[in-house]
Amino acid sequence: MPSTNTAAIEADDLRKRYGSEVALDGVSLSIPTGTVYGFLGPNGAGKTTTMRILTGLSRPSSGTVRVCGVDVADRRALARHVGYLPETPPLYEEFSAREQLEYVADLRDIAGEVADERIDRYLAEFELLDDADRRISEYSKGMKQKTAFVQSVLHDPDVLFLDEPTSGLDPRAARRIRESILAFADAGTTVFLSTHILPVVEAVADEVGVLYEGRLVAEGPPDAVTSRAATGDSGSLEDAFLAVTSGGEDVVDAEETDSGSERV
Ligand SMILES: Nc1ncnc2c1ncn2[C@@H]1O[C@H](COP(=O)(O)OP(=O)(O)OP(=O)(O)O)[C@@H](O)[C@H]1O
Repeated sequence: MPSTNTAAIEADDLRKRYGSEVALDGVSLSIPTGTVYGFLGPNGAGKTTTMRILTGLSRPSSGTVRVCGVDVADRRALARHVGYLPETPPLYEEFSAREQLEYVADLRDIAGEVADERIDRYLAEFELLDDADRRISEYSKGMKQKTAFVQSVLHDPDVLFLDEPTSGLDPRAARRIRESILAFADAGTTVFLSTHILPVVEAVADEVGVLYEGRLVAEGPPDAVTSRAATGDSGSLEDAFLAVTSGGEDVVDAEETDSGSERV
C-alpha cells in the first residue's frame, strides 16, 4: 500500500488524438490515496480513453501518468497495483464463475489457499455461491457484472478503476456494488469511478471531476460541484453536470486550477 501522502493517480497534461480526432485535450489529475473519485462526462467526452491510459492499456499522444508512483508505461510493475472493470468486461462464457475467478487468481499469481478463501468469500458476498458452478453464458447481466467486479478486485489492488459498474443492474445488485466500493474505500483503496448514474456518484464519491470534450471542466467535492449549479433549482449533481457541460459558462465563482478546470 502506498503512503497516504502520495497521490494514487497523478496525470499531467494528457492528450490523445485518434487521427484528426482530439479525444483528450490536456487532462491533469492529482487524486490522493483513498479517494473515491467520480468521473463524469457526456457520451464521447473521453472518459474511457482516460481510463485506458490510466490503466496502461493505451498510450497517450503526450503527457505522463503515474499510478501508485509507477509510470503506467511499465505495465508489469503497474499490474499488481491496479484493478480495472471495463464497460464490457472480459469473461469466458464457457467458464463458470468459479473457474473464471480461479483463472484470474492464477494469472495474478495469488497463492492457492488465499485465492480459494477470497473466491469463496466474494462469491458469498455477491450472492453468487449457488450459481458458482454454472456456465457464465447462462448468467444474467447482473450476475456477469458481479463476477467481473470480483475478478477486478481479487488481487486486492491499491487503485480500482470502474467503468459504469452499476449500469443495467437491478437495485439490489447495484447496491451490493456501491457497498463494496465504500468498503474498499474504507480499507484505503483509491477508486476511480466513471459513470453516467449521478446518484451513484452522490452516494459514494469524495471528489468529482467533470470531463467535457476532452477537458476537465470542473473538479471538487460533490456538494461543492452541486451547489455551483447556476440554476440550482434542486441543487442536484445533475444540474451541475448539465451546467458545466454546456460550455462551462454557467459555473460561477470559479477558481482556476493549474489544469484550467473549475475548482469548486
Ligand atoms: N479507437 C478509437 N478510434 C477513433 N476514435 C476513438 C477511438 N476511441 C475513442 N474515440 C473517440 O474519442 C472520443 C472519446 O471517446 P471515449 O470512448 O473516450 O468517450 P466516453 O466519454 O467514454 O464516451 P461514452 O460515455 O459514450 O462511453 C470520441 O469522440 C470517440 O469517438
